[in-house]
Amino acid sequence: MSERVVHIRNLHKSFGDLDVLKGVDLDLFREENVVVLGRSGTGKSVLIKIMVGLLRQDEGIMEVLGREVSTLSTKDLNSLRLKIGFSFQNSALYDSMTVRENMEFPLVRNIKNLTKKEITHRIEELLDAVGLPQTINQMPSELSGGQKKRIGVARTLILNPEIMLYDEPTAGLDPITCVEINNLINEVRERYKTTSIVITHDLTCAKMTGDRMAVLLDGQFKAMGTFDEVFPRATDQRIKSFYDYNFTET
Ligand SMILES: Nc1ncnc2c1ncn2[C@@H]1O[C@H](COP(=O)(O)OP(=O)(O)OP(=O)(O)O)[C@@H](O)[C@H]1O
Repeated sequence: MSERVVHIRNLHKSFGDLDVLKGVDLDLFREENVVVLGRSGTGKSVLIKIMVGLLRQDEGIMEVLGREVSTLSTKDLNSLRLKIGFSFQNSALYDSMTVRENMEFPLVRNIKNLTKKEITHRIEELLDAVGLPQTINQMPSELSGGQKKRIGVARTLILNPEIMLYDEPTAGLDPITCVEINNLINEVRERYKTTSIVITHDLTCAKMTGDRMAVLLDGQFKAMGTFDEVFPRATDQRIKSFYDYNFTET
């Protein structure tokens, strides 16, 4: 069996009277892609924030790469965060910087003593990996939505993360570009041996990228399994409606 990278057990989180996470369990194994699905406000972001130590659980276990996140010192938390690449929904590129500068920024901030040549080599390698070497001197405003996402992924990969978190990677893209981004997520896994959590509302993305689906309902993962185990024959009306909304039977 492959190595367990994330171990979540009986995780609870409330805000005042609002119980958001009510006993979440999940294990994520090395080089696995798990898709987390759930309607708006079900607690997907809260779960991710606990994973990277931005929020602390009220109860339960959140172990990432063998360490309980809530007990880490600031120094250990910072080094854990470097192993987790967060690919934001809006790509989070700095508009006033070129693609090269956007990619250089996290690199020089986090890794000291790199030579100019090493920096350029790393940037070029990752732009190649996402199929956009020609954009190196362009501004984000000159790129399409799909290209921005690719650069965002390349920038996230520049620190060699072990875990990738993709937050709605296909939101706002046309169907063909969505397929390209889904392929990219799979290529990144192949090439960089990353373990990924993909948060999405898009079932095509879920089907293409996910080894397993985890559906967050009422503060817990109610359904867990491959796409075919979870969706086509779902009996829970809420899971079924997810499927029906995305795939209209013809
Ligand atoms: N720091 C906070 N303080 C109070 N309430 C919060 C806080 N963070 C999140 N919440 C609440 O927790 C619930 C879950 O929020 P969360 O952002 O995790 O939803 P989500 O599943 O990521 O939604 P979306 O798909 O819209 O991004 C919401 O009701 C939100 O208002």
